[in-house]
Parts: sequence; structure tokens; C-alpha cells
Amino acid sequence: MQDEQQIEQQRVDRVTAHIKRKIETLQEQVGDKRGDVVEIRRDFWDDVTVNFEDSAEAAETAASLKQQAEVLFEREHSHRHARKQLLTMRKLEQSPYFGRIDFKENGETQAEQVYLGIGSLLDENEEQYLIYDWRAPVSSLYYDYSPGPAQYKTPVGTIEGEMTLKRQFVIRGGRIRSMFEIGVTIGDEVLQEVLGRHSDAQMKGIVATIQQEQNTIIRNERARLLVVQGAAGSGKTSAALQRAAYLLYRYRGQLAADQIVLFSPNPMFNSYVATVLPELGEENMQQTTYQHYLEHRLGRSFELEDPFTQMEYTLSGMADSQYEARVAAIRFKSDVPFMRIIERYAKSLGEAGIKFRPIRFRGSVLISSEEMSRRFYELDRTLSIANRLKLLSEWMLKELTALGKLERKKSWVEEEIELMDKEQYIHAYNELMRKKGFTSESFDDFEREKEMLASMLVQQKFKKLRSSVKRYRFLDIPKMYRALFEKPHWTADGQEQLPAEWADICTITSAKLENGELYYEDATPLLYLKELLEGFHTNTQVQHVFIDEAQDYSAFQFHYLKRIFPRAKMTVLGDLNQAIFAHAEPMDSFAMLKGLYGYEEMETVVLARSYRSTRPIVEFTSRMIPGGSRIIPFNRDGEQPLVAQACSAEELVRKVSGSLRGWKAQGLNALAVICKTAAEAKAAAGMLRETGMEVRLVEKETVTFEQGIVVIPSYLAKGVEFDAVAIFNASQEVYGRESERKLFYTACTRAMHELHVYYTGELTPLISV
Ligand SMILES: Nc1ncnc2c1ncn2[C@@H]1O[C@H](COP(=O)(O)OP(=O)(O)OP(=O)(O)O)[C@@H](O)[C@H]1O
Repeated sequence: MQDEQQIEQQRVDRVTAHIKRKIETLQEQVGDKRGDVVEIRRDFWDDVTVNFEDSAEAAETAASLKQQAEVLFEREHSHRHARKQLLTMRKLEQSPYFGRIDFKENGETQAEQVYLGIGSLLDENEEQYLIYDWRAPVSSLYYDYSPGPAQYKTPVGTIEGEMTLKRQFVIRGGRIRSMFEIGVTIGDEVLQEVLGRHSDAQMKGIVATIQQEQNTIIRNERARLLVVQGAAGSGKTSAALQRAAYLLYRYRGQLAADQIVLFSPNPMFNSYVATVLPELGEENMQQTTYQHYLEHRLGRSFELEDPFTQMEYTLSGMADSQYEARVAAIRFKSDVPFMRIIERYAKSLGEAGIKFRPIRFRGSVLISSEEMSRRFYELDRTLSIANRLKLLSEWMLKELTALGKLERKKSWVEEEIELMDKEQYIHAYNELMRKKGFTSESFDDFEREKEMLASMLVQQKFKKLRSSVKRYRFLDIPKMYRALFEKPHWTADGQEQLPAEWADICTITSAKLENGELYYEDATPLLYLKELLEGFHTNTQVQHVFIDEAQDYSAFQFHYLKRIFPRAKMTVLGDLNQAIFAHAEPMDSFAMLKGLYGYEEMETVVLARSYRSTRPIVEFTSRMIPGGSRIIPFNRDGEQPLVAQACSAEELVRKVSGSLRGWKAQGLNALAVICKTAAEAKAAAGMLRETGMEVRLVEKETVTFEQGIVVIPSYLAKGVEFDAVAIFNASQEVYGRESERKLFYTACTRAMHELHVYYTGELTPLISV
């Protein structure tokens, strides 16, 4: 092996020398291309002939503009491309590859040596690959097989043959640190080393150690809906990010990063994963949260509750007399039967019941709701509601034009013209000259001038009205949504069972809406109703939607997402044991997703191995949940989790800060004190600061994930991980309810190397020691 290592090192040296030369060439190219771009941008208008005198000249101008823009686009593109290559080469210079396989294709006499790295590299003659990109078809052999018969898929068919060697390298700074011959699961030694490292506040890429079952997720191209059910720390998020990188490579030229959307659990999570794709030489996909999407779609029409406020209520609002009704409401409004009710209701609105808002101007009604209603229901009923609304809005726009003409004669117009100050007047004059091509002579005519100013003034004032008509603001969606909770006539055929708490649900929903506020659980149904009426605002550009922490989405939300991204393939990643929202509590499988697409379009992958935490931590946390014995810990040793009682709040704080200091002394960087709620986190942060600890309080608005000590509410720790975790207070009082099991489990599974669980009074029954 020693000789082998020398031979391999010589190859590394050759390849690195080649990379260095490439870097030099690329540096020059990047500089030249940037120069080109700067020059074209600077001289853009010099090379364009601008002339709008007649239509022929104008067309020529447009063509010349287009041509110049194309040249610029092409240069920018090639500059970006060269820069991207340069970045990849710089990474390869340090560590050109991490794996090698020798593969003899059936019918061939010699095995080909395939070296895998984070990007590909051709030799000087551009004929042979010195390094294959980890996403190339042949590279999948490395992740899927041990030496022996093996095959891989290419876009033109399956290639069969025999793998005669599989080797893993650790190369740093151009030197081979270690190399191993390996079996199917990629080097436990390397994985041990990687997983044993301390966190650096950013999620890491895992390309050198992707496991076989993770590879099936990454490379899946067939499924319309890919469901990944994986234990805590099993690499769901990691697999999702590598999958995005894979898709960008596999479909390069057809798929751009902004055609992939990732729905994350909270804004901080976005910052946590933000470096993975750029590290792999790809641009980041679009990242959003469901809440952010809702806010974007609902605009500022409501004070929208966020999911974390809802969560705080379900965790701490037990004393509220409406608590039971609210929880029942959350469940009911998140499920498919309610969605069906809304669909039937929307359909019935095609016959009667649409609530219109009158168009008002200066205190009087221009178009009344009765008029709108009459016109709407006079339209051909075989047309869809959306089409009829379109016709109605067209009529309304015409009507506004006619009404605008009448408006010009009114006295307020004359008064406003008289009150115009000089600047306004000059501005209006210039505007009119520009728009209508008036000359100063024609503007001399006083009557005409007044008329023009009046028309301009009215037009300005009506602009808002017209735009609100175009946006269908004349539909009173909240009122219609509210009507669902007033007269449940649409359930009369008894298809859907209403919950026992229905009367209370109606009361609390109406009261909230009346205040111009919206509960989180009402947002999706209300939007759904709105879009059923107005037509769906679909996004057909997006080709892949990733939903992380999918167990936190309701069936209703999934249906909605499917509708707004009709062309996209969905990758849904979740762990039912971490389902922390009230609507998800009864859910025991992702079975509800089956209704989303057909069976044949759905594939499920189960990830049972957990990589994040040491074996003692995984064994400890697995005992908290049903079916926990099925979770396979990766065999990494560490301290047993500590469960310790404190006699008072003061002692609790002392103990927690003791743990934190100890961990810091050991060199651990990312430390978390996990509390149940935001209120507990705030109090804990205050008390810890009093002991001289420097801690950062994470709140729902926090957008950056940083190293150091954080104090964080349990539900915001979703998806992220820390070197060491202290559970602030795992007492019976804090985590006493069965419904908090998954939340508690989520909190404990955030720990990579160390877990300390403190409590006062009685210990939570959720731990079985
Ligand atoms: N194949 C792998 N090689 C190296 N590290 C891995 C691998 N798979 C997962 N990991 C590591 O395990 C940890 C957990 O991964 P990740 O966060 O993707 O899991 P998850 O299933 O999304 O977890 P959770 O549901 O608990 O949030 C991360 O530190 C990740 O880097």
C-alpha cells in the first residue's frame, strides 16, 4: 500500500500541476472577460443608433438595442462561466478527488480508472477525464456498489461491468493524508472523522461520504413526488441539498438554480444551509418559508399570525377557555375535508353569494356591489367563476373610464386645478407636452388647457381605482370566508363531519377576522378560496420544489403547494417523530401524500441510520419515541447523556452555565441551551447573562445562524445542530404532556457530541431512563 500511495501521490502531483496551469489561464480569461463586460456596459449607447422619428427608424433602434444587449449578455455569461470554473479549480487544487473506482465495462479488456471530485477536469488534450464530477453517471458506481459486478445508468442506457477497485482518499493541500480500500458503505474511518468534527455553524457538503440510500434520493429522476422519511440526523437535509446540486448538473442548460425552490422551517435555517451549494460550485436555489410565501400572497390585507405564535399558544395557552376549540380548529382547518368544503362553497358561489365591495370615490359610490352582483350573475353561468370575474372587471374598467369623463366636470376638479402650485402646474404641463406632443402654442388655449389638466388629474386619482379593479380588490374574500363560519348550509348534504367544537370554532374565527387578523391555520384555506374564485396564481417556471421538515405541513398545505407549482416535481423530507404542530399530532404516516399524485408517481425512501449524534445520544433519544429501536446509530462513541436535577432555579442556571463552560474549555464551538418556549428562552438567556455568560437569544425573527452559545426555543432549533446541547428544564411541569413528546425529542436530537438534560422538581415522564 505504501508503494501504491506513492504512485497515487505522483498522480495527485501531476493533476495538481495541471490544475495550477488551468488556474493561471482561467485567471487571465476572467480578467479579459470582465474587461469586455465593463467596456460594453460603458460604451453601450455608443454602438446603438437611437432614432424614434418614424416607425421604421424606431424598429431599427429596437433591433440595434437588442443586438447590443445580446452581445452584453453573451459576454456576461461567459465571464460568469469562467469565474465559476476558476472557483472549482481552486477547490480542486486543495483536494482534487476523494475516491477512485476501477471499472471494466463488459466487452472491454481494460478497466478504466475513475477518480471522483467535486468538479470534473479534462487532461491537456481535453480527451481524458483526470477527474469526474461526483454527479457524472459513472460516479454513481462509487456510491452504489462494492467491488464486483456493477452497473450504472446513463441517459442512453445502462452500462454493465465489473468494479475491480474502490478506494477512498483524504487529500488536503495537495497531499494524500490517507487512503483506504473500501466496501459498499463508504469508509467508516472517514465518516468517523467527518462526523467527529466540531460544527462551524454552517451545514457541510457530504459528497465524499454519501451513503447508498442517500444516493438513491440524490439521483432520483423518475418520481413526481419523492418522499423521504428519515430519522433525526439521518441526512435528509443533506441529501436534499446534494440532490439540488445533482439536478443542476444533470440538467445543466435546462434547469437554473432559481427554478428550484426550497421551503425551510424558519429564516435562520436558510442561513444555516446557504453555503452548501456554493461550496459545490452551484448557485443557491430559491429559499423561502411557507409563512413568507403566505405573506407575499396575502399582501398587507391582514395581520397574519405566524406559525410560531400559533405554536406558543398551543404550548402555553392551556388556561384559555377557548383552548380546546382553538386546537380543534387548527386540526380541522388543516385537513382535506375542510378543503373539500371550501371547494363546494366556492362552486356554490358561482350561483349566488359572492360578496362585492363597492367602488367608492370621494365618499360616494361609483359602482355599487348590487350592480356588480347583478352583472356578474347575468353572465353565462357555464363560464368559470374566474372567467366571469375577468369579464366583470373589464366592464368595470370601461365603466370607470366613462365615469372619469363625468368626474372632470365636477367642481372639486376645478378647485384642485386652481390650488395647484407652480411646481405642480409646470410638472403637469411638461407631462402633457411629453404625452400628447403638444406645443406651447396649443397649450395657450385656456379652455383646452383646463380640460387637459382636469383629465390628467382625474386620471391620476382613478389610477388607484383601476389598479384595484385589476387586482380584484372588489371581491370581499374575508367576508366570504367568514360566511363559512356563519351559515354552514354548504355542509347540509352531510358529506363532511364537523367537529364537536364547531360552534366555538365559528365564534373564535369570526372574532379574529372581524379584527382584520388572521390565524395561521386560516391563511391557507382563505388563500385557497381566493384562488378558486380568481384563478390560481400558478408558478410554471419552477421545476423542483423541496419541502424540508415536511411533517410540519398540513395536508391542506400540501394540496395548495401542488396547485401553485403544477409543473414541479416535489421532494418531501420529514420525520414524523418530529411533528411538532398541533395539526400534525394525529398523523402517523405520510399516507395523506398518496392522494396528492397517483401511486405510480410517488416513491418513498426510508433513512434509518442516524449520523448526527454519537451512539450514546442516539440510543438515549431513540427510547423517547415509539419505533425508536428501528433507528440505527452510526457507531461513533461519546459521553453518555447526562440527566441531572437541580434543587432550585438558581442551581439550574449554575449547572447549565457549568456545562457550557466545560464544553467551551473542551473546544466545542456551537453550543445551545434549548428551552421549550420563547418566554422560557428569554428568561433563561437573562439568567445566564447574569452569571457572566455571553449568550445569544434566538427569536423567530433571527435570520443568521452563528457560532457561540445560543439560547433557543425548541421549535426554532428544527433542522439545525449543535456540538453540545443543554436542555434547560426537562421537568414534569415543562414537558409533562404526551403531546410534547415529539417537541422534546426534536430538542434532544439537535446534539452532535454532548447532551446534558437538566430539570427541577420531577423529571419529565418522556425520558425513560
Ligand atoms: N453521508 C454523510 N456523510 C457525512 N455526514 C453526513 C452524512 N449524512 C448526514 N451527515 C451529517 O449528519 C448530520 C445530520 O444531517 P441532516 O441535518 O441532513 O439530517 P436530517 O435528517 O435533516 O436531520 P433532522 O431531521 O434531525 O433535522 C449533519 O451534520 C450531516 O452533515
